[in-house]
Amino acid sequence: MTGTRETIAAARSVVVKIGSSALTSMAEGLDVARLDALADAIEARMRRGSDVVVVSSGAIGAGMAPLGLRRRPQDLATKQAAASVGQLALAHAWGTSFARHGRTVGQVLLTAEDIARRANHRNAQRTLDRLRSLGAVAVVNENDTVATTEIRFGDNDRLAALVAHLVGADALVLLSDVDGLYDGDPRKDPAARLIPEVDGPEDLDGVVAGSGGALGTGGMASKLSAARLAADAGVPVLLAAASDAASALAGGPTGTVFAARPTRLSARRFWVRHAADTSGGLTLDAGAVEAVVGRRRSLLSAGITSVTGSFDAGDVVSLHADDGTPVARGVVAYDSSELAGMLGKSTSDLAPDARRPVVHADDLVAV
Ligand SMILES: Nc1ncnc2c1ncn2[C@@H]1O[C@H](COP(=O)(O)OP(=O)(O)O)[C@@H](O)[C@H]1O
Ligand SMILES: N[C@@H](CCC(=O)OP(=O)(O)O)C(=O)O
Repeated sequence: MTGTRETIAAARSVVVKIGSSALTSMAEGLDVARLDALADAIEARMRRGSDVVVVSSGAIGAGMAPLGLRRRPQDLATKQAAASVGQLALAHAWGTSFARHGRTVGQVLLTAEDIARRANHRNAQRTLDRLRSLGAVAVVNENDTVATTEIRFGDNDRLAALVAHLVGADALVLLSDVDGLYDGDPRKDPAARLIPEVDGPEDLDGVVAGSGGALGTGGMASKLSAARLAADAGVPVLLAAASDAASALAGGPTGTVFAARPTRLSARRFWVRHAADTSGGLTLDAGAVEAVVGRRRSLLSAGITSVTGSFDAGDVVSLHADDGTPVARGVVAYDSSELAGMLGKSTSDLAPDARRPVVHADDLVAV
């Protein structure tokens, strides 16, 4: 059996995500020398026959100095202003770096909605695919200036994992200012030890995933959840230092690798679990939680105690236990207004046209 490292080294299609901390510094802003070194490593991988999509953070970090901001902004409006200034510089810098190799760059800015809505999703897919077939490298970032708090991806590790799914990548490489996953934050605990390989959740027992640096967004926790998301999509992940990019992209023994799930979620279940917007929620009694999560059964109206939000048949809703804990997501078969009159009723008490499950087992994924 081929190991995770070998699979990543041989991957035909690779998404490479580079964190703000690896591209920008508080004092200098965008670090062009680091960008050049990264473009060289990516170009070398492309010349060896791989397609690469770049997900680049750093817009906010690159926009701070030109706007006279000394600390990473905390409020949305200032972050967006910094991103609008910084994204221009970032895209230009990537263009200049890759131009040294005669490689053309295309900028792709995405919002969470673009991934959550199937029509937009296909558009983004086509653009990325066409850029690839034309030999250009796509540089993706979140469209920070239009994203509001509610509809943000939240962090670019998650965006990169969703893009890896979108383009059907065979590997995701996360490049940061840290050279892998440690059992504790190495900035705070000098005795923390590097974990070279994560094969499943048991390898994460006792690992403390801390916050990020002054420029980064989600810290290690967001990298771990992105690795889980990629694993569900069947994509193995390598987390390595951006300063080791040449070795990481050439299959060197660096960083931490995360194995993919042996059987990937179907595209539909992946979308329900990770990408779709939820329009409302259903609260389940304990028996229904056990049936849908424990025994993978369809959800019937008898086990639903309340409905929140307003949704239409076909929307994705979130399913909660009675203490509010989210337990699953699924595609609902009824409008919220229809469901109100069905709660707690067993199937035989319902009108013949309301006897199909509220969420069919095929459309339901535990979270
Ligand atoms: N268990 C851990 N292992 C490795 N790094 C960790 C851990 N916990 C916290 N970190 C911190 O996470 C930081 C990387 O996250 P972040 O700053 O968000 O990077 P990026 O800008 O690349 O997304 C590292 O600088 C590191 O100090
Ligand atoms: N879209 C933001 C990046 C957000 C983000 O997730 O940053 P990071 O944790 O450094 O990958 C920007 O370009 O500044």
